[in-house]
Amino acid sequence: MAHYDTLSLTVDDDRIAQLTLDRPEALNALNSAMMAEFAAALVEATQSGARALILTGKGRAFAAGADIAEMRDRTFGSMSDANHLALWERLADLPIPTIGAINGFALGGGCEIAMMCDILIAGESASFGLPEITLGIIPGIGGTQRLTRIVGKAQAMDLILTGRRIDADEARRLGLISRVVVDGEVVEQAQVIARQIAGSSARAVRAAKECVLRADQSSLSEGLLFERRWFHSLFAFDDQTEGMTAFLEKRPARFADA
Ligand SMILES: CCC/C=C/C(=O)SCCNC(=O)CCNC(=O)[C@H](O)C(C)(C)COP(=O)([O-])OP(=O)([O-])OC[C@H]1O[C@@H](n2cnc3c(N)ncnc32)[C@H](O)[C@@H]1OP(=O)([O-])[O-]
Repeated sequence: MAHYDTLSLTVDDDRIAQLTLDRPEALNALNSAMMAEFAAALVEATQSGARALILTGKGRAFAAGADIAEMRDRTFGSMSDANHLALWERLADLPIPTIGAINGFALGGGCEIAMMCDILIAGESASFGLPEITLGIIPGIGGTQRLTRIVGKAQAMDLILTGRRIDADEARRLGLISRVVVDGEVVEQAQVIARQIAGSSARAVRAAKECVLRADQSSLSEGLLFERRWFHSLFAFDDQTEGMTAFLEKRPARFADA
């Protein structure tokens, strides 16, 4: 693995990649160096053949937002000329499943990155929020769009216009995250989920991910057709025969690429 200054990347023998944001002295605030390294690490993780990626933060935060010290003196020109922030979106485009393991604060850009993950689990004392409004700005990496799709207009307006923070239980009730686990076990639980995914048929996992994402981006009829076509396609591969034969023979499936 390459060396990174603002994060670390590991890929274990089960082909689970773990990307850890690593600026704990600034609560993993997202700066330009981290954004560039983040994009490079996603490429490296994908090229390593990883089957799932866990994203977490070192210390007492997942990420407390974009780096305010770095952002303060930016201008419209320096932001828009370089299409600043676009690289973060690469997380949402990753072909393998991504699991956000949220420890502590997930605020501003940190919350926005969390919402790009496919599965989100959080420790009991994690907190979420989009406080950008208190700084005279708004979310810039999908926060208004993703939050509104997840929780609906009224809740999204409440959270974005007040910038208030919510705890893990409220985040689960609203649908932002799927599981709340004991603090200190977040990464371990994410690894359990990742290993389960890595043991499944890679093609079926990819098909399922694409279909779920399509539900957000298409009409119901287009989504249904897309799902049906993917379903048909999976019968072209050995994984389907193996999965069904294993069930009938009462043994665990051995998928070729797992
Ligand atoms: C990307 C697209 C658009 C997104 C925009 C945004 O995300 S806007 C941002 C939206 N996010 C926010 O508005 C949240 C801003 N953060 C907070 O409100 C508080 O830090 C806290 C409530 C998370 C924790 O309070 P606490 O009393 O427990 O801890 P503490 O406050 O003592 O922090 C420890 C150290 O970390 C530092 N640091 C922390 N965050 C940032 C940051 N974003 N930046 C830079 N530095 C940051 C903090 O300065 C301090 O450094 P020092 O002085 O030791 O050199």
